[in-house]
Amino acid sequence: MREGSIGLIIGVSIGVVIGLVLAIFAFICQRYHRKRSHIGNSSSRRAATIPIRTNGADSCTILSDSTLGPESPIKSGRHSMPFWLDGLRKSANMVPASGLPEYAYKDLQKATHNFTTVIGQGAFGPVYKAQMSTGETVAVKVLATNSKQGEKEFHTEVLLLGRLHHRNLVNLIGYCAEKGQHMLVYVYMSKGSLASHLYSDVNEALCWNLRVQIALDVARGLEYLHDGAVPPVIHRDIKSSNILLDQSMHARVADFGLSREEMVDKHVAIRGTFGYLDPEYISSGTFTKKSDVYSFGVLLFEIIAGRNPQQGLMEYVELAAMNSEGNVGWEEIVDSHLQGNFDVKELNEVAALAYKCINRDLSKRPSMRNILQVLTRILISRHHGNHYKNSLSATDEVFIDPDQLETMISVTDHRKEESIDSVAEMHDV
Ligand SMILES: Nc1ncnc2c1ncn2[C@@H]1O[C@H](COP(=O)(O)OP(=O)(O)OP(=O)(O)O)[C@@H](O)[C@H]1O
Repeated sequence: MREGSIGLIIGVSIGVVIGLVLAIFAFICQRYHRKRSHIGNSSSRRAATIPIRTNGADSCTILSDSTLGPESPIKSGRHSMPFWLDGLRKSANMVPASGLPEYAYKDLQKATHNFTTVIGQGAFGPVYKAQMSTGETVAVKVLATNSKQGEKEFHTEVLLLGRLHHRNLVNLIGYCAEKGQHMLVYVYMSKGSLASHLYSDVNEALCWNLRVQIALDVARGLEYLHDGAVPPVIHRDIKSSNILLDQSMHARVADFGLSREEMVDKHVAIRGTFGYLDPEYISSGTFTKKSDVYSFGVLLFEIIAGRNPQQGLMEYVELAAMNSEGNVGWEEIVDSHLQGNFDVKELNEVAALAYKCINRDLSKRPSMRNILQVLTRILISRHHGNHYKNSLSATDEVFIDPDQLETMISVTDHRKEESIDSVAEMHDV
């Protein structure tokens, strides 16, 4: 009898243990199945939100050659990773797949001669020139490891820029998240920043035609962010050091460190650069597309005057505008480096546009699309003479397709030799 009850107890215990093991196994299987279907859903959601330019004036969704080329080594096949390892990467705060290639640390280390080829220093860390083994040159921004803001920046930039491609943006072409380091890999802009051309004695002064062309390039990049990207993107830090120039002196908007997808009615801490900041944003705390327009207006005046907004540019502008209401008489603020070589009418048109951008009343500021149209019209006028201009000046809101403009006008004097390359670049990003 005693032996029988011992046997019964042992039997029941074994049964309970087996039952428990089976239950745990079933639970794990169920979680695994749920997780996999979640991954499937979220990746299809991601695909659905990739912006396809449908409503902007200047569309371009083609990936750059760099993105697709051999120097785009996807270091690890993340999607082929076992589920448990995938979970480990997530818990370690790794960057989610963004469609951009992940560069190997050792390749970037080699390409930058062990991180000795510094070309600049930004708020979030140094920038290096990297010569990849395939011959491709890229810029590598290494985020400071102790910067919390840099960490956040990294996640924002990879996710955001992985979806944004335009020939007037400094496109992100990859990233590296290894050995506790976060790096962003960008297209390399060999002629440096617009600021370095406006203020350095080393670089030759920019001629008037090139200044207007650069303004148009920047307007295109911003118009794409505001009206082409889905959802829209506000840059938040438009300034001359964030406008970079390529070998052919085409300008691209850089540094999306402060970019954010549009947030309606949400107040955030004051960000941006003194001198370019919209006074309305400072008083209300709300940053809108029109705040970018304000900064763009300041940038236009900076391009015209060759003066730093942090050193009294806007006071100078307000003085010049006092008697003319901003429409004429802007000759007095023009950069002396131009030595009088500019078209007065064109100057007044560009300055009048800039003055509208800095209007205290947000509703009176033009949109980036309006700005793009006005600059486009100015360039068309330049290349087709006054007769054409007069027929257009009847309306400010005439729509001109910038792609059509590309075929209508040749590039500016400085770029004439590169006009053939420019046509090829129209299809680049
Ligand atoms: N893609 C690039 N190609 C060539 N040079 C670059 C590139 N990106 C950055 N640089 C250089 O590195 C410098 C630092 O760039 P970064 O964007 O980190 O900071 P910043 O815009 O100058 O300053 P902040 O971070 O305060 O806005 C730039 O001024 C530029 O000279």
